[in-house]
Amino acid sequence: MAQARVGLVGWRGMVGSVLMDRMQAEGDFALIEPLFFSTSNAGGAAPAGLAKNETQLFDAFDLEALRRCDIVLTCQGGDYTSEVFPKLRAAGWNGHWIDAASTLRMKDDAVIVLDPVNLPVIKNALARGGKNWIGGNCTVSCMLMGVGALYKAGLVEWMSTQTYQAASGGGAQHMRELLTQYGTLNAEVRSLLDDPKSAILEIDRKIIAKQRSLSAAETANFGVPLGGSLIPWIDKDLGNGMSKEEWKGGAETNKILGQGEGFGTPAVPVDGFCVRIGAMRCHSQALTFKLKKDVPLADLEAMIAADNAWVKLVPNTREATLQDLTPVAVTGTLTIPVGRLRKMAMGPEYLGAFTIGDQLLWGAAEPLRRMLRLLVEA
Ligand SMILES: NC(=O)C1=CN([C@@H]2O[C@H](COP(=O)(O)OP(=O)(O)OC[C@H]3O[C@@H](n4cnc5c(N)ncnc54)[C@H](OP(=O)(O)O)[C@@H]3O)[C@@H](O)[C@H]2O)C=CC1
Ligand SMILES: N[C@@H](CC(=O)OP(=O)(O)O)C(=O)O
Repeated sequence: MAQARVGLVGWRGMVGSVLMDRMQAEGDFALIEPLFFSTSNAGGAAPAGLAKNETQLFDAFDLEALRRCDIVLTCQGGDYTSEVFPKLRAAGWNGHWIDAASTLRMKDDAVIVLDPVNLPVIKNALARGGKNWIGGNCTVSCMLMGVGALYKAGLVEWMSTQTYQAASGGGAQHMRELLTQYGTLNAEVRSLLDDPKSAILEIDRKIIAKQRSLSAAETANFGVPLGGSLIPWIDKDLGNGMSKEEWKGGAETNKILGQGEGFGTPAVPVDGFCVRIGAMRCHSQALTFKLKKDVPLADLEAMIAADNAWVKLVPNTREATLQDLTPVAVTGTLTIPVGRLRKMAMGPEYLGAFTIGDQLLWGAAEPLRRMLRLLVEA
């Protein structure tokens, strides 16, 4: 498809901005004719330096303008998708829809795209005329970029994941709120911190008192303090003891891999707890695998290291872990470190691992960018 007309919706949001940066870095704009859409500024100027022939912003709800596009790529969010996608298809538009939102992920005619892990699933759907390409849940995508090799090798009997998810998963306002809370807490005890002789339990008492009395405005997004605390619930309550984020772990992992319900093969059980912590934009997770057989640790390490260009095996030492296996080390990079790999006390088929990914890159923007590239280069 030469110079496909690509409608970009949600390009100035947090995920969209990361996507624009990556598209520029990879020279993607040279391959497309971009049409920039807006829900708030139709008729305004499209971003200078990125726009080519179409220099005005189109109304993101204008079906006629959207129908001109061969491909629509949206990071605008689930409400936008729910509102516009069905109307656009009902209007007879047959282009490719690439989407960061979860709305369409589990639909039968949608593929969850993560091409370093599931290129065969994507190619199969393309050959069958597939048109709906949806980015996966950030935690799931980052996890599979790290340890997808074990699934591809058919080695996983089940996996349990305990996540440590960053504030950015909730959106830009959540990141601001976290930092505001940290600032408030620091201000509360600054003079005591400046005095090396002050009593730590006095500092601790003042901090917990402040956390418990944060104003409604200071906890408007998370609902409770996150700075200096954690929240072991992410996304909706499914009413069966599970959070929706935990449900996605099993449902999306299997769908990405092209197995389980709808594929005629058994799903691999994936379950655990999803926890919000006070990191900025990297999701981390501790994984426990029950493997189908005892495989030497060195073989497992080699398999993981060779799986894709972004995975980085971190030696299971204190020094390497502190250096390379933290959100601070990973933020802003496409590197997916996998470390703390060891056989667990339960037996030789039990493998432990820890992995981290930037949830705005591999967790959101990058799979969409790569899907766009697959389409325009097809
Ligand atoms: N946050 C995340 O971690 C992830 C998000 N997603 C999906 O991506 C969607 C978008 O998320 P995210 O990028 O965080 O959302 P944002 O809130 O950052 O952006 C969404 C839209 O809000 C509008 N907007 C209003 N005020 C501003 C402002 N001050 N700066 C920038 N944009 C503004 C823009 O629309 P307009 O230009 O039309 O006014 C923008 O496209 C989510 O709803 C979700 O479906 C997926 C994976 C991870
Ligand atoms: N739920 C994720 C972020 C996200 O947007 O997920 P999803 O794309 O599955 O709605 C988090 O809060 O960390």
